[in-house]
Amino acid sequence: MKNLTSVKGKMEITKGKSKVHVFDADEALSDSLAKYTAAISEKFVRERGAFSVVLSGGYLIEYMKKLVEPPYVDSIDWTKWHVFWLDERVVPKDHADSNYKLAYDGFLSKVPIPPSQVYAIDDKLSAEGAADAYETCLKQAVKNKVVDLSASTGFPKFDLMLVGMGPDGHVASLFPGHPLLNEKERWVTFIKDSPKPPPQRITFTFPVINSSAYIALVIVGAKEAGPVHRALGNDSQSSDMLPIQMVSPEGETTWFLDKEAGSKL
Ligand SMILES: O=C1O[C@H](COP(=O)(O)O)[C@@H](O)[C@H](O)[C@H]1O
Repeated sequence: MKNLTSVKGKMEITKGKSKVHVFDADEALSDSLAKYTAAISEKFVRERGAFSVVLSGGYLIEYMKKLVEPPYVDSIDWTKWHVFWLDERVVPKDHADSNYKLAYDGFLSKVPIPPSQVYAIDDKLSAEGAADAYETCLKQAVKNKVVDLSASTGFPKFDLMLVGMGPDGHVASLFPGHPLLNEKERWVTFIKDSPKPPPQRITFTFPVINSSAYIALVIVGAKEAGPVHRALGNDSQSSDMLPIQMVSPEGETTWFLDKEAGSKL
């Protein structure tokens, strides 16, 4: 591991294009994530008059809590935010498993993002139908210049993706060993046999994830330490790469880890 620095309550590591922050306290992690998100929002609003941001489900939303508190909540131009989902469960929007509901309850209901700029899936459709409809929605967002298009990959280039990880090393609804890891054409696809319930989901594909300008990986918990260590070690040659190891964007990756998730670094 290269370039290790340590300040009170936080360790910082630089590895290639990646910055890794390991926090002793959840409050510090949440505050740092809010500061980082606010700075990237400010940059894109200034440069292109819009900010396209992608949310995951899981514990990410809990760690976004400082963003809806002063000083960040008052400094961000929420009217320029366009919110998308990295993956979504094929359930009604008011269902306990819905990533939309999780984000609405913990984040969206607390900030003045115009509802027309919140791009939830159509929960009346099948998994196939919802993936097709969400891909069409992304194509329209690219056409309207809400989302950039990567000149090098031809896939949408989101300004920021906020990405969580499960203890098995999955990101989005892309699970270890699943054929969807190799999808190279689609922007959005579907899964009907998710090993983590609920089984039916839609998900962004790796070409879209890896076209992002910025990715924040927000990972907490002792069970996550093994996959984090594999991803940040020198294991990129093994044939059974974990999904987290396949996150390799055009832009910058910043890791926000708690001390348990970073315990093997
Ligand atoms: O099922 C999902 O899992 C991952 C990780 O979730 P967590 O509960 O371990 O934080 C999440 O990022 C994804 O959006 C979600 O659908």
